[in-house]
Amino acid sequence: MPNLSHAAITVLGAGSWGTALAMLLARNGVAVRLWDRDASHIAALEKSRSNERYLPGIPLPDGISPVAELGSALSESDFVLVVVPSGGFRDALKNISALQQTPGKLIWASKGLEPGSGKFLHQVVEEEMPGHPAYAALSGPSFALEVARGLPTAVTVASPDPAYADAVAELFHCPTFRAYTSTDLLGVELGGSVKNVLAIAAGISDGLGYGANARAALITRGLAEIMRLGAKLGGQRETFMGLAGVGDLVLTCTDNLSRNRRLGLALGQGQTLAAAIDAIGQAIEGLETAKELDALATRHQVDMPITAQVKAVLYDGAPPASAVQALLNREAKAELL
Ligand SMILES: NC(=O)C1=CN([C@@H]2O[C@H](COP(=O)(O)OP(=O)(O)OC[C@H]3O[C@@H](n4cnc5c(N)ncnc54)[C@H](OP(=O)(O)O)[C@@H]3O)[C@@H](O)[C@H]2O)C=CC1
Ligand SMILES: O=C(CO)COP(=O)(O)O
Repeated sequence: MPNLSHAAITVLGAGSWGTALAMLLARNGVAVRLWDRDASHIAALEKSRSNERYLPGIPLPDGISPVAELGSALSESDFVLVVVPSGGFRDALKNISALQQTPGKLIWASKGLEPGSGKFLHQVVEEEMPGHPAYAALSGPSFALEVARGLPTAVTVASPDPAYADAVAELFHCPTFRAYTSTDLLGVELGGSVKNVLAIAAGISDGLGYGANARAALITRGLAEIMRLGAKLGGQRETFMGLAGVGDLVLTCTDNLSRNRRLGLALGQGQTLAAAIDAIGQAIEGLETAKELDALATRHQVDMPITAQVKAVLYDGAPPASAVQALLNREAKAELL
């Protein structure tokens, strides 16, 4: 294991994923300050030394210091890891910029397109922190609960700067958490964003009782949607065959730890959208991303029929069964188009 005893990192967002990554980093010997917008949540973390709201019953390692004041959380940090939902990502960067004279080394583990603008998170970074010297995204098949429990996981750390990707991967890498590196930041972000929308589709199909064949078809044709958009926007084809592509797609479409899949399941079983969102009670990135992704695909003239149907169910009142029928009734065509 690398000797990281001198590294210090600030994690913004003490939800399930921010806390799980903070636990991993602390177990690796990194000094972690964990901040959240909700000061009472931070006080509760400190008091119980666990995150009873998002990861109940799993103790926080000693190396984690919950901090309520952002300025103190950021002072003398070597790295800042942003893990708030994509809807709060831009504000998080603005808050960092307001407090840090010299931009520190940035990492994010949020997955989604910015609600409202449809931008990738690296584009938000370029707008809010122009000329930022070092940034990377962490993505891949990784449920927070399993990482918090120390179960084996593999992810991708992507940065345009390969040396920075290596440095970030070294912080996270350990025998139970393999961090691979990539320079295809756009491809990695795209895979992590689109899979959330496709997991809603898989959940809908399963909720309707359409079976394993339909699920496998949705995953495979969903991957075709990721690859078509990726080819248009400049992602590398190989990225979509890797952890941040097919890896996360399969995980999220097939396991009920996924909040996006659970949203689809509930809709397929006849629950209302509002009731399903309420019952899940955590970030469901595919909800906003479905709308932004559908608009992005239309702007770039990329055919993404599964995405379009998920958007129709979530925003246009399309009944889940009609959405699946609309996909099945499409004209026959060659598979590899
Ligand atoms: N959970 C997982 O397994 C994984 C999650 N991710 C990604 O990580 C990101 C965070 O998700 P996750 O931790 O799971 O979500 P959770 O719902 O578990 O927690 C979200 C956290 O972010 C806070 N938050 C919500 N909105 C904002 C905002 N606008 N500004 C600042 N803070 C905010 C919440 O605070 P409050 O409690 O006050 O609402 C909470 O602390 C998402 O992009 C998700 O896709 C990626 C991989 C795995
Ligand atoms: O991104 C994730 C696993 O890699 C978590 O998926 P959900 O947000 O659907 O729970």
